[in-house]
Amino acid sequence: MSAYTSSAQLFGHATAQAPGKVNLSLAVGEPREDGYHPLATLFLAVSMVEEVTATHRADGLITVSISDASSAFADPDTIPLDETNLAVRASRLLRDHLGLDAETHGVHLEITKQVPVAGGMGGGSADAAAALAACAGLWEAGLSRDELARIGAPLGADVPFAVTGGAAVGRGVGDELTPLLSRDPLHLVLVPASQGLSTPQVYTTLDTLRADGVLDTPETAPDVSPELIQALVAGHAESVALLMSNDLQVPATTMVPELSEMIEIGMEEGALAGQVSGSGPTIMFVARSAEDSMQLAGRIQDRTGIAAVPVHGPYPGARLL
Ligand SMILES: C[C@](O)(CO)[C@H](O)COP(=O)(O)OP(=O)(O)OC[C@H]1O[C@@H](n2ccc(N)nc2=O)[C@H](O)[C@@H]1O
Ligand SMILES: Nc1ncnc2c1ncn2[C@@H]1O[C@H](COP(=O)(O)OP(=O)(O)OP(=O)(O)O)[C@@H](O)[C@H]1O
Repeated sequence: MSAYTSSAQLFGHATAQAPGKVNLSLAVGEPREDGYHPLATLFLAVSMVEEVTATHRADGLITVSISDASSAFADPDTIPLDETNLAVRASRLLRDHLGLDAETHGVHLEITKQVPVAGGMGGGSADAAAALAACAGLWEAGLSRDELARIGAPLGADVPFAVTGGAAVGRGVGDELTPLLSRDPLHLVLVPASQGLSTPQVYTTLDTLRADGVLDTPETAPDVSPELIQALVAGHAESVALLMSNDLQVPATTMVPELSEMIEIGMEEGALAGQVSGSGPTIMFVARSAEDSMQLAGRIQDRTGIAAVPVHGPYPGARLL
């Protein structure tokens, strides 16, 4: 063993964490030829995280398991445990990028999920981001956060933000990020649903509602309100609540009408605002403070029997523990 053998090599494992996200605003344009929609969004990473432990495998295989899945809402059994798993794909991409020998540089990935599956919070993207960080640690890649975000981008539009975390404006398909500083945390309550929603189907429903004239087709390119950015940066929850928006809200509530009822309930219980996160069905409510978020979560839970979770953001992006 050389004097320079690192702890990751010595112990053969590394653990990393990456956050789920909400979209405080999400403006969606007309679909491009590849089916993706141009968008402008205000991302906020929140204190609901995915953890991935990468353990060296000398046989070159990349395998995955999910532990403690009971804490993940929606059905964790729907997550593939084969080579299509986003964490597995992320590790393979990184191994190829580093030019490591695929015969000897295998890894087992153990995912501990908190973020709801197919919940509109980028849970799979966070798994990919945490896997990238854990494997970068295990293989001592010496890559910057920006490089990891670039390597992960082909895996999904939300992956770069799960790597960088914090708060950011996302453009392009959500992968062109402008990070923001913010003063005080925003406190939210998340209400996951028992069934996930398919992101492509929610985007397709938006297209249909626009084609049918139920929703207006935007005449200008999608953008993020500068006032909303200012409100977030200043930590002004009341103004964030007033200015929030999501073009996928109507499609998501058209597909699952109970979501509108849940938003009503949260508002009756004192939330400043409520809307679906990303493509839904997770609903986020804005609270006035940390204490208010805990009380609001308790009231929603008492009234509906559904576990409501107080969280805060911005939260750091993918990092080794
Ligand atoms: C809804 C959001 O979470 C908002 O941040 C994202 O736009 C979705 O990001 P994601 O789940 O990482 O998306 P991907 O896995 O890249 O794409 C899944 C599918 O969603 C649709 N999709 C996604 C992103 C985008 N800007 N336009 C789209 O139309 C496409 O049909 C795509 O095939
Ligand atoms: N490690 C993974 N964790 C979760 N889903 C995965 C994973 N690997 C592949 N998937 C697939 O990705 C799909 C989307 O899951 P995910 O939890 O990321 O949805 P989401 O949070 O709605 O995504 P987004 O908010 O980015 O649209 C799942 O239905 C699942 O089949």
